[in-house]
Amino acid sequence: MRLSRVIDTSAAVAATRSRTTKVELLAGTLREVAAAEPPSARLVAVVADYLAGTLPQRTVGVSWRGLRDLPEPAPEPSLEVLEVDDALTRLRATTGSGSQASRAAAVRELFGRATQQEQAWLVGLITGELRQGASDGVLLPAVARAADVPEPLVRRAVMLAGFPGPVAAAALLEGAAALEALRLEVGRPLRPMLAGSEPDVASVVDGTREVAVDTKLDGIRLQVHLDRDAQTPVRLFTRSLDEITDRLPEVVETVLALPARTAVLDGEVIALGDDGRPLPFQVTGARTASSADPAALSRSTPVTTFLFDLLHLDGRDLVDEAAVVRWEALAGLAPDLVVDRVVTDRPEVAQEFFADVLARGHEGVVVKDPEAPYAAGRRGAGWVKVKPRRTADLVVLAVEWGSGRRQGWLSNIHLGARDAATGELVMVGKTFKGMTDAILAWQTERFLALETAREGHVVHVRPEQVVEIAYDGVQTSRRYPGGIALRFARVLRYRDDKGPDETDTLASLRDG
Ligand SMILES: Nc1ncnc2c1ncn2[C@@H]1O[C@H](COP(=O)(O)OP(=O)(O)OP(=O)(O)O)[C@@H](O)[C@H]1O
Repeated sequence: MRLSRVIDTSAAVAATRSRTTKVELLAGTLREVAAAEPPSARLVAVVADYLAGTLPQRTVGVSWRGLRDLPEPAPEPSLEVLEVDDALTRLRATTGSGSQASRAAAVRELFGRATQQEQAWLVGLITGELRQGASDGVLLPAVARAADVPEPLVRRAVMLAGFPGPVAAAALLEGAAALEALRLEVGRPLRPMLAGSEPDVASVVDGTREVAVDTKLDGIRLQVHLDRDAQTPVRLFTRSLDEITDRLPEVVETVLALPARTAVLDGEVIALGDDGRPLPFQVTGARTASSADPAALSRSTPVTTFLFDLLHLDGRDLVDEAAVVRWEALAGLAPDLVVDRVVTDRPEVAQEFFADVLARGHEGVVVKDPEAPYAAGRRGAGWVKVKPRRTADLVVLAVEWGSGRRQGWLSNIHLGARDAATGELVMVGKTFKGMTDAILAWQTERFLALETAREGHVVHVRPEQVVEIAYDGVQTSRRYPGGIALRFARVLRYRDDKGPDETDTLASLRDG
């Protein structure tokens, strides 16, 4: 299959807002690739990954900089999907051992054969900035439809396999039986279970049933695979399934001390101060982002391992067991590493625990259903997080034209707070979260009316519109002039009852 075929489908999927049409378009291309002669599981898997906007290689170690000076594009499309996949695999191989020159040559060779549209798409794919990949919400139903297998089976297989590519290949070329036969494999990351969210503890702990209330640590999610017979006995994966084993030697050591031959564990690692209180999130974040020597970092800023789930132990898969069964097994295996939790059906006990967790400097709680199996991929009622919500009133300074589904709409807004000392408005973050279609339509019109200047896709506006934002906290920032940035800002509503001089200040944000 030609790469241009995949890109065309991908563009058509991004261009329509109808979910049904998206699923049909994707299913059509998947059927087509499954019918290729001779049938190729690898081809199906790569096409499915490309439709999702992801690299089968996960990363090829080339950044924006390495893609700056591209050769003249080819006039006609000729690239085949598997050729591209081979080229990217070779490119990846040059990053470890090869020289800069051989990498540049590999980039030139591939991009010289790509049309302009293919070049742009490949840059997006390689840098992870491709905005038009199909989400699970449409890709998995499309796989189910094209293969004529039940969608829950596809979902479960993707949870266990981690990525949709190989699951699409199994579904399309071998059918339902191949999906049913798929098992958790120690050493292969699976999709992490995610939490739903509620504004307060009372909404989840209502006195009708017993739940576990877990401390929610603001660190890094870690999936731990232990297999003493493997060449690398301990492997660590992030929430997005990137392997970071080499970065956290002290975690590897902790896991090696557990009394198990094989295990798959779920948890969080976090840097704590001498007083046992969590250090700011960036300190933990820097441990996985930094390219400095991991051994030195593990001495200067060690992270502590906390565990909250056990998915496999010594040959036994536990994903389908009720949570209580998994917790008991975890308590038997690693009693000292289990995250602090209380099991209760009493709202006041849960409330008190929540208050205590916050007083100890943590982020909030995750309320867990003792009967729920480990279900990845979807945010459900099995886990519900509760965090104290902070809100602020800020001024919109500029807004960016949207892409993909938001093409033609002004989407990402730049948020400003007042610096009380100078009276100036200072940018503290951006967000495109929390916007309904109605808000998008309204703000597009509103901000075009306030437009003062344009710079690329950024429209600068008169700073008049106040917006109420919810956010999870502030972090120090070198990018923004006020030195702080909001974490996870999302729009609650536009406020016309406040003027720009009544908004939050840098100081009020800093003090929470
Ligand atoms: N005890 C815990 N149980 C489950 N998750 C926990 C716990 N402590 C911390 N976490 C973190 O909270 C996250 C659960 O929330 P969610 O599934 O919404 O992930 P998220 O989108 O990364 O959210 P957030 O940014 O709020 O952490 C997990 O990914 C994990 O990193």
